[in-house]
Amino acid sequence: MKLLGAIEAGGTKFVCGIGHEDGTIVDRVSFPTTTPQETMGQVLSYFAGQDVQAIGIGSFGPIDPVPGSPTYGYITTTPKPHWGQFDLVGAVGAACNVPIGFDTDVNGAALGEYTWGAARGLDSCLYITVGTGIGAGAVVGGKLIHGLSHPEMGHILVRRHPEDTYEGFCPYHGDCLEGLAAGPAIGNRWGKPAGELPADHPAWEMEAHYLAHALMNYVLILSPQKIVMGGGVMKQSQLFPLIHGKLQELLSGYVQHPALNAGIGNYVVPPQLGDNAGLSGALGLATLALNGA
Ligand SMILES: Nc1ncnc2c1ncn2[C@@H]1O[C@H](COP(=O)(O)OP(=O)(O)OP(=O)(O)O)[C@@H](O)[C@H]1O
Ligand SMILES: [Zn+2]
Repeated sequence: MKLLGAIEAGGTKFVCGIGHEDGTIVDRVSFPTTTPQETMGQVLSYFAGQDVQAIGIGSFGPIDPVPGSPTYGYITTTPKPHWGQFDLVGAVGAACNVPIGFDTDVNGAALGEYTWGAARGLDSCLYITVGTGIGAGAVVGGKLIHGLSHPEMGHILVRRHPEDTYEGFCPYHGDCLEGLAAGPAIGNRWGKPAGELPADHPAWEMEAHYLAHALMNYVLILSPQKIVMGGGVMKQSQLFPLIHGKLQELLSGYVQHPALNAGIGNYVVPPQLGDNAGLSGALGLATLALNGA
């Protein structure tokens, strides 16, 4: 079977792996995200000894995923020091002469769940990560969505919770979804890291309020057949039933589908690929590149 390379390029760490077209991962390593020189040195020496036929990269962003653009393959305006305007695809391509698939980490994760996970057998799905930031990617009609660039569904505007006085931390928009509901917002608002708040803390009702607003917008705009929610904050499994209830309340019966009624528990779900969602997604991007898609 052909060997494929996968890179999950994250703001905290780069996870690299080797796998096959059927989604199996046979090896994985991880390197901290420091400087491009140091991190890419480790990534490229990992792949140097491997006979991969294509490499898929799912990256933190914003990125330029538009083939033919002068900055195609770059991480563009990230506030992360050293990584702004970094030519990620160029760096990998200079060392490995194979087709390279490149997309956002969340489009990759959506592709992984669509191909091998929770949305297998469907035509569409949305993947949202709630971690240090919030991002979402989607497959619609069997294709990953792109446009001018890539969607930025983590920065949408949501209705404020009536009891929330926190100003929001997004450097661009203040109180966009990411500014109000990513992990650091929870920590700032309640004065304690999100992971240390008890399961019955009011933080989770407020968090579910914001996430349900986001999902309502995604349902209305994209009508995805499955919504997969991952990232560190979603480790709080009590969020799922809270989000299910609030999403139903917000939709208020307007969109009629069994998935939004009795089926809601099976409609908004955790990643079936678990912590492999990102790496599997990159493997999916490698498969697309291998097949010239
Ligand atoms: N068990 C937990 N419960 C609640 N929040 C958590 C938990 N574990 C981590 N977090 C929060 O999630 C955030 C980290 O997210 P994640 O683990 O997805 O890492 P990340 O890869 O850095 O995020 P991103 O995908 O945005 O780059 C932190 O803000 C942290 O407080
Ligand atoms: Zn924002």
